[in-house]
Amino acid sequence: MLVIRNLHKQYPNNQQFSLNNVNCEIGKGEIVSLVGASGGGKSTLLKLIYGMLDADSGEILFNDKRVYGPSVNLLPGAKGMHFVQQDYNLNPYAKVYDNIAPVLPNTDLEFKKNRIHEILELLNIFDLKDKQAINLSGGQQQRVAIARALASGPDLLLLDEPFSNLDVILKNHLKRDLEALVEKTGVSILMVTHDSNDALSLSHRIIVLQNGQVVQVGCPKEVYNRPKSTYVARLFGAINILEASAFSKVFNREVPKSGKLLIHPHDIGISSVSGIPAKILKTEYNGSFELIIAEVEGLGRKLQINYPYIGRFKAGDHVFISVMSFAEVEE
Ligand SMILES: Nc1ncnc2c1ncn2[C@@H]1O[C@H](COP(=O)(O)OP(=O)(O)OP(=O)(O)O)[C@@H](O)[C@H]1O
Repeated sequence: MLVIRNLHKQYPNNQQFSLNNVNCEIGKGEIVSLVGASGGGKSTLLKLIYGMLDADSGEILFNDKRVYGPSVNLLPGAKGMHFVQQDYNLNPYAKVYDNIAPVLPNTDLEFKKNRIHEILELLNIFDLKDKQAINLSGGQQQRVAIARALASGPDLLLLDEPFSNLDVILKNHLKRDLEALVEKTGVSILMVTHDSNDALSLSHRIIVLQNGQVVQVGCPKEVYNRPKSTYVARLFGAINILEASAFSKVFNREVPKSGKLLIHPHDIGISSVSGIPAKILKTEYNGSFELIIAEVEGLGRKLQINYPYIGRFKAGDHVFISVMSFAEVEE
């Protein structure tokens, strides 16, 4: 459905950044997240896919047809592709209903009305249908923009930070709705997100961009458990990166002699009876777990540990720790 081959893009007025040899594919009914540090090129890639920018070289194929930038196609957006940008691009003075209506044909007005109502219900904004967009909150405007994109029954939705303005309850609601929609209609979604939890919980695959290059593509478990580099690992929350040599010495475990090891905070256990001696420096309440910062002699780094039993240990306690699992990771 979407195929990107050897895509290059450099902004004429910016020699520091270039999108470099990007290759990827998105299949029907796939949810793919595009993640990476700020300035990595995520929005640039979405704009190229939507035909808002000209690529320097390479090609984008959508449903087997080439997508061109503004030098060929003045109006961006191939048929069947919708882009919900961060500014939502709504008509502020038009009612919610009238912001959505133009994307549907007027050939069957009854169908059109029912379709808009269905989408408004789906996104929990039916009650807002007669309000002007300008009088809505950021989160409500975001849902109107998504509703408009969904109304025409697209094959591919490009979403730039789709949950950024939603509270946790609405976000979870919309995530479940998007999943159901993908299952029901076979629409594909490519979304940019800064929230690693959203990328891990919603995506079938994750594409990681670093300085304009795709550095890893994989399913959420793969990217989380076997990140290609410390850059990728750090995108998915607090982690411990240790020198393999120090770890091997302190924990008496067989690991490669050099290089780095990744240990997730939930892969470290704490006990008051057995393990490697450690001192707790700090505890931080996090709701379902406590983040414990501990020091182990000879390790060269403090450890971050997610501990499920709130309040059992406190700063200053001498405990024992054990590492359940770790992975080699490149710098
Ligand atoms: N129109 C432009 N002209 C010149 N440089 C640009 C332009 N738009 C973006 N850039 C630069 O290109 C690089 C990639 O920007 P882009 O917006 O694609 O990154 P991003 O990964 O989406 O970042 P963020 O997560 O902060 O939104 C950045 O260095 C940015 O400053």
